[in-house]
Amino acid sequence: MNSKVLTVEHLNVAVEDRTLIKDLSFSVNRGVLTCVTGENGVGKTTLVKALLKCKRHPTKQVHFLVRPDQIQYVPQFRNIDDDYPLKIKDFVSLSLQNSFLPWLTKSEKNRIQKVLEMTNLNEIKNEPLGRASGGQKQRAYLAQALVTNPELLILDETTASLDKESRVYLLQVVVDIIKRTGAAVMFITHDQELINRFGDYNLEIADHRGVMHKIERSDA
Ligand SMILES: Nc1ncnc2c1ncn2[C@@H]1O[C@H](COP(=O)(O)OP(=O)(O)OP(=O)(O)O)[C@@H](O)[C@H]1O
Repeated sequence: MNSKVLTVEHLNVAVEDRTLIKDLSFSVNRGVLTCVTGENGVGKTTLVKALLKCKRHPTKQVHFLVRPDQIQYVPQFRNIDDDYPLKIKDFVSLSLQNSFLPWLTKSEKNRIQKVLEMTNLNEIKNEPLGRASGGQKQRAYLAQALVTNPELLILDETTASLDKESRVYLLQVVVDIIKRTGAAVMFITHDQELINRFGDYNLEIADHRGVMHKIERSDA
């Protein structure tokens, strides 16, 4: 199960000629939660953006071992206001809009239903997304990413705006998805409690360097 989905070797990450991270090497395995941590501004999001740029064009430094369409990124911020009218199930299905047919096939509908159940949104799937709570919205973003069956899921501070109970609940959903699907998850976070409780590996960025280490779990 622990086969690699991504290898990074001797990568430098920069913005506008300013080097944020030097000589970074790490790999990401299937079936585990890899946390990406570090102080504000060390370059976590910039790193992920640099990686995603290489998903269709591998370089010597960044090599994905999964297809570009098997990689999903859930960004830190979305503009979903209270009036956003789309039902949760329709929002989740937006990921499939690029498919060949203008309507959903039976297997796509089944897939959406399964993902709504995996993310515990089934009971509110007909509610407008704009009315959902912060935690429910985050689960809808997660569900939208999951519909395409990703092998690698990158979550950028998904839990940052949530209260403690919703943060723990969301991570429980993520860990359950990892167990069921064997996907690899990279999770950018500042939340030490979630890292200790749910993380398998921590890519810690500090002083322009990144070091990966295994996490000793405080709870499972
Ligand atoms: N497009 C850009 N142009 C110029 N500077 C940028 C750009 N994007 C990010 N930066 C700068 O690069 C640095 C790293 O930003 P980044 O968002 O990657 O950090 P981060 O570790 O994800 O921070 P946080 O934990 O606060 O989200 C910051 O100093 C930021 O201001």
